[in-house]
Amino acid sequence: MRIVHLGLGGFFRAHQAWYTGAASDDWGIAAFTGRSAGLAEALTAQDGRYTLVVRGPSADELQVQEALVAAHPGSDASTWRDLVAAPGTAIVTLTMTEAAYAPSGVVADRLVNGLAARRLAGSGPLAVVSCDNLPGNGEVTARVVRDLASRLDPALDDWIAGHVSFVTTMVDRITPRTTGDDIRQVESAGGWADAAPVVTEPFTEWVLSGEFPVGRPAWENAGARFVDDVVPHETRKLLLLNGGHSLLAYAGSALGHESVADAVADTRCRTWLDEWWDEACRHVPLPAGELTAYRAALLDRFANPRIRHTLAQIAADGSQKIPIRVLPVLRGERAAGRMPVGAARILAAWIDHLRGIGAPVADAGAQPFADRAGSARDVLTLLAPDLAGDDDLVKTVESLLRA
Ligand SMILES: NC(=O)c1ccc[n+]([C@@H]2O[C@H](COP(=O)([O-])OP(=O)(O)OC[C@H]3O[C@@H](n4cnc5c(N)ncnc54)[C@H](O)[C@@H]3O)[C@@H](O)[C@H]2O)c1
Ligand SMILES: O=P(O)(O)OC[C@@H](O)[C@@H](O)[C@H](O)[C@H](O)CO
Repeated sequence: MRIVHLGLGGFFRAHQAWYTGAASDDWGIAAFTGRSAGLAEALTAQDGRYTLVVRGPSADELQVQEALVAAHPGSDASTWRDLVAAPGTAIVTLTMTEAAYAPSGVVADRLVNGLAARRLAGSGPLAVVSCDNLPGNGEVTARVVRDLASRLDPALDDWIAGHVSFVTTMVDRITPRTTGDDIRQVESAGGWADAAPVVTEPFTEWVLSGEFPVGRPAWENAGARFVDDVVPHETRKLLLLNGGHSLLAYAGSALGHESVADAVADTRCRTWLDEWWDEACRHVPLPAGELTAYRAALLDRFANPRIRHTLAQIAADGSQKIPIRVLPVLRGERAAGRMPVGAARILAAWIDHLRGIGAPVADAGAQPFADRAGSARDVLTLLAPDLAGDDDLVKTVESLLRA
């Protein structure tokens, strides 16, 4: 075992664990859940094996994954410290959701704990690889970890500066939450009672930038790309895919749709997606031809009728996602003197959602926005104070509200 992972959700098992298994150079992963013990127990009972259902538009391919060699509950802090401190550990990877990167939040807390143990053990350098949907996820991780470490123990912060490489990544593979139906289908098609299968799409992408001071799996054998600058790839993915998802999650659920595939089958949602993508593409530093091809492929991915990605799952934590997925386009377009109706529509649909329309609100950061949801200007004042005095923008957002 040379990789320790935090956040044993479906995405990690469909993405980083799949790349590690497909690299086939014998790196094992010990993974920790966020909090719960149930998934760790279920995976331990199956020796870390689970079925990855790669679900295409017309057929499934079942692949039993074996890169996970141990699964632990997130509450097991002493095993976490021991494994991060182990001399053989070379990499710590993370999929903990955007909200977990708050200052002094769970990512900072767990990493500072583990890295303090590693320093005490004298186990030397390692790489930390965030695989969450955040722009500059390596830099964000470094910032929250070093802020906390410097407050607790400046000597630890110095050690981190000299020993820990924070790698930045763009990650992509649409992976809905596993359902009871998925478990039953895998049991009948796969021939074993897998308690923890994961369903994912055929498409996968991983772009990384940064140093691995004590090595890494040959993830490139499975298609990962190592680049000097992740920003163009990450901007493309966060604005077009994740921004498109947020549009459908709020505006599509308000029309009564339940999944991404249902929403993109509705011509109104398709028109709104195109409107958003036209605006967003102006802020992605990649050739136009590449973006046109990406949009076409994305529409096919969204339309896959056999992937049931619920709009309610995507709608969660909007207060963390809207600033990342929508504000860069709103700001860029207004600075260029244009009115971005597509971006304003996402904002209006999110305000409607906060008012109780469409997918239910599941967001620990929503309350201050919900308290102001009666007025588009008040929401903007909290979300993006620099845009709150923009009367034309406020009027446009108000004109797009349903309630
Ligand atoms: N699912 C996808 O399609 C996908 C694709 C690309 C990137 N991602 C990234 O991966 C993340 C995880 O996705 P997932 O589908 O595996 O979600 P998930 O809900 O299945 O897993 C998230 C993990 O983080 C833990 N966690 C979150 N907040 C926590 C907290 N405050 N304290 C303790 N534990 C906490 C959860 O317990 C869980 O183990 C996403 O938020 C996103 O940033 C997901
Ligand atoms: O996973 P989240 O909560 O950051 O966002 C929900 C979806 O937009 C996201 O999971 C996408 O499916 C994923 O980023 C595709 O690679």
